[in-house]
Amino acid sequence: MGTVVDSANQGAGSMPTNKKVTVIFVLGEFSTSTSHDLVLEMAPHSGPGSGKGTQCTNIVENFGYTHLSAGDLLRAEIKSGSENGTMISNMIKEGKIVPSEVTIKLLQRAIQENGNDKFLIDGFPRNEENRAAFELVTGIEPEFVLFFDCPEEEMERRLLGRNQGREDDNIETIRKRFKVYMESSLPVIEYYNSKGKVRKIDAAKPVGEVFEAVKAVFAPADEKVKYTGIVCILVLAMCLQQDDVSL
Ligand SMILES: Nc1ncnc2c1ncn2[C@@H]1O[C@H](COP(=O)(O)OP(=O)(O)OP(=O)(O)O)[C@@H](O)[C@H]1O
Ligand SMILES: O=c1ccn([C@@H]2O[C@H](COP(=O)(O)O)[C@@H](O)[C@H]2O)c(=O)[nH]1
Repeated sequence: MGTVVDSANQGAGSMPTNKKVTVIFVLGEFSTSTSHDLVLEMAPHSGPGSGKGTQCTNIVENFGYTHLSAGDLLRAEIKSGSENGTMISNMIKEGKIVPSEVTIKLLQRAIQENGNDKFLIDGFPRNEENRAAFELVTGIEPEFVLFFDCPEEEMERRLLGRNQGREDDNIETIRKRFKVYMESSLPVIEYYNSKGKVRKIDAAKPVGEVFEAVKAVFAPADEKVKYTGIVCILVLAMCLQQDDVSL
């Protein structure tokens, strides 16, 4: 599907394997007001609780992707007793962004250790530095960015009802995350929007309806992969036939 970057061709610091991967970033935070055009159009209604994780589960089941939640990887790192655990835990409690090298190392390891070649990276990149460092280190550019759009009141209701024991599912941290989003995450969305890579989804609807919209984004891309595969097979068959004739 789409952009498949051979990370082995990306020079120093790239993934130390020849693995070719397709990556889709799944992003969304929330805001209330801003002077940014893009934010007025999109971000006032997109954020934590917009259902990114829920829809990623559906995409995994239907389109064969592997879901990598940057937040989940960081939370697992805390639980593992890593030397970075306390620092990560404090950052999450404050809604702050963990240093790029820590998150990228976790994502890189998860990609390398997984047999799949198609990944949904959920909740990353969170700022321009995350984005630039990820591209530099891994040589991977996303195929597109899936962006979930949901009214703030609904997101707040969902988050406060999520009840998964997350320390940041409280109104105080949610507001801090909002501030961080406005200052840091928005430029990432703008960057990808300027490249025509943002696919906006209305996430305020029930889960099933949201997934119908998600499918509309993924199905054509899936068709493209199948079509490319069929063309390759036909070309190969024609080449083999020509070889037979010349023999
Ligand atoms: N379309 C929906 N309608 C109603 N509730 C939903 C919908 N999608 C998700 N939820 C519920 O809202 C809560 C948050 O969803 P989810 O964890 O998928 O959001 P998220 O965007 O991944 O959040 P975060 O970025 O904070 O991890 C969950 O309890 C989930 O069951
Ligand atoms: O790339 C990332 C992703 C997450 N964080 C920190 O984790 C929390 C929770 O993130 P979720 O995506 O909602 O699971 C986030 O507020 C950040 O503090 C991060 O630093 N970098």
